[in-house]
Amino acid sequence: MSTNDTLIYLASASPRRRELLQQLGVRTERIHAEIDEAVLPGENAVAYTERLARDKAAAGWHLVESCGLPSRPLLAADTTVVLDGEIFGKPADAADARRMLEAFSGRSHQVVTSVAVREGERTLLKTSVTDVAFRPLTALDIARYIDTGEPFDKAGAYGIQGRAAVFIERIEGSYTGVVGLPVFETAALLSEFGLVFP
Ligand SMILES: Cc1cn([C@H]2C[C@H](O)[C@@H](COP(=O)(O)OP(=O)(O)OP(=O)(O)O)O2)c(=O)[nH]c1=O
Repeated sequence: MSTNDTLIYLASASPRRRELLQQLGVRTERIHAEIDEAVLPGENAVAYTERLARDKAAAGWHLVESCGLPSRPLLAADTTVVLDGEIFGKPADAADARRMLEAFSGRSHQVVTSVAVREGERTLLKTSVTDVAFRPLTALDIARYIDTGEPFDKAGAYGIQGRAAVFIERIEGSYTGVVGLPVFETAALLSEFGLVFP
């Protein structure tokens, strides 16, 4: 199956994920999958992110089956940020965004993205962990960045692909993983379901 004519289900509202799949030549049909995103007691960032990606894929697959849609691979993903063992999701408001960006200032944190691909009862999962080093941020840097509105739909209250790029000295790992879908791991997973890359 060449990716040129490949259609998969995408159980994600993230425009970044759709665009990164397009970059791989994969077309997507959006499936709405709502899940409970509460962190379980004692759950670490990787376990949490993997569970959410798997749950999103399961919820999406349930919808595919209950609507009688044709069988094809379904992809779901989850991204979280972790620093000193604390999991940072999307900021609740501007004060929460400020708290997160202050915590990242002048330090490195990790961005964890898990991708789950499911078809029928078969689910495969991969996780990428990337170190992101922020330069020290002033209160004015943070205030001006929050004013752009970029933080609010993003884990850790920033987008490396947007204006927060100027805060980031270096990364070690997967750039596309930080954006929300690590393309290397994603292609490897989809290959297991018969898609061919490039
Ligand atoms: C750290 C970082 C996160 N993000 C985004 C990726 C994800 O879309 C978002 C994390 O939220 P997620 O809950 O992983 O995803 P989502 O709510 O956007 O979409 P869905 O659950 O429907 O799949 O943060 C960036 O775009 N750039 C970044 O640099």
